[in-house]
Amino acid sequence: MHPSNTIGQSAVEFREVTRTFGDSAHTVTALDNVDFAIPRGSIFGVLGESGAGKSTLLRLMNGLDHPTNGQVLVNGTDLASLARKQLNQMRHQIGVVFQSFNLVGNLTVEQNVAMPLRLQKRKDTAKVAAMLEFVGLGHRTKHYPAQLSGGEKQRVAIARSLVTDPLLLLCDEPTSALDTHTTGEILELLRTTRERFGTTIVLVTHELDAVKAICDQAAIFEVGRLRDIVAVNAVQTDKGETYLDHVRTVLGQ
Ligand SMILES: Nc1ncnc2c1ncn2[C@@H]1O[C@H](COP(=O)(O)OP(=O)(O)OP(=O)(O)O)[C@@H](O)[C@H]1O
Repeated sequence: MHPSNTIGQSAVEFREVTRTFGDSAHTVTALDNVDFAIPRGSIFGVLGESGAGKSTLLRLMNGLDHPTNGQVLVNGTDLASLARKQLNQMRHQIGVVFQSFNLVGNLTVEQNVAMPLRLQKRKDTAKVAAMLEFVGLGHRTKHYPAQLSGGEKQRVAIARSLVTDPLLLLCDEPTSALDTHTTGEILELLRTTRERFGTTIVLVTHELDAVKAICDQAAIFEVGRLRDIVAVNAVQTDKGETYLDHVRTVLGQ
């Protein structure tokens, strides 16, 4: 599946989004007039060096922050137009996976996975068990995070992010703390997640190999600007010195 980057049926749309910080004396432009769409059901990479605006982009997609100008639409809804309760409901449809796993140390694996349901005052033991089976940890339900490897912790975090059936899964450097073999396993799990549940996945990473392994497309950011959106695995045509050229080359553009 290699969807084109067209507006319409998009999981996420950035419409001329600018996000600045600071005051008139000293303004930092974290995102500068960014305009793109993430097709539903795609695995979409976001690449950029430190300071490119990746974290800001994720916070806008997650409704934790709003643009200074422009709109961020998730599933066709402008997040800034939502009242707090509606925004919370929308955020329940957005899963997040972090580099550092962010598990609760004094809760068991199954209690960690049940956490998003508890926050919605729901209980669904069968769903928790099914998600742990899905990530291959059906035999670790009573363990605590400290008893798990890094890859297992990330599997728990992925199960936790999926337990509420999110339409959108935001992954913030999900494999950066893992070795190469484990990275491959986690990327494979993300690919299976898309296949099984149709989840749109956004993969923010500095690891080009990760993008090449599972993404359909990748957006390349440089100091707040969207420089290009490349289709991954396209034929290599270019070589060069700059970061943008380097990304294009490794991804086969
Ligand atoms: N709350 C804030 N206040 C002031 N400046 C900010 C704030 N958040 C981000 N910035 C600035 O916006 C720019 C983009 O930051 P952002 O964290 O989005 O980049 P990034 O690509 O995620 O970087 P990294 O890979 O280092 O996390 C940077 O110059 C940063 O200093």
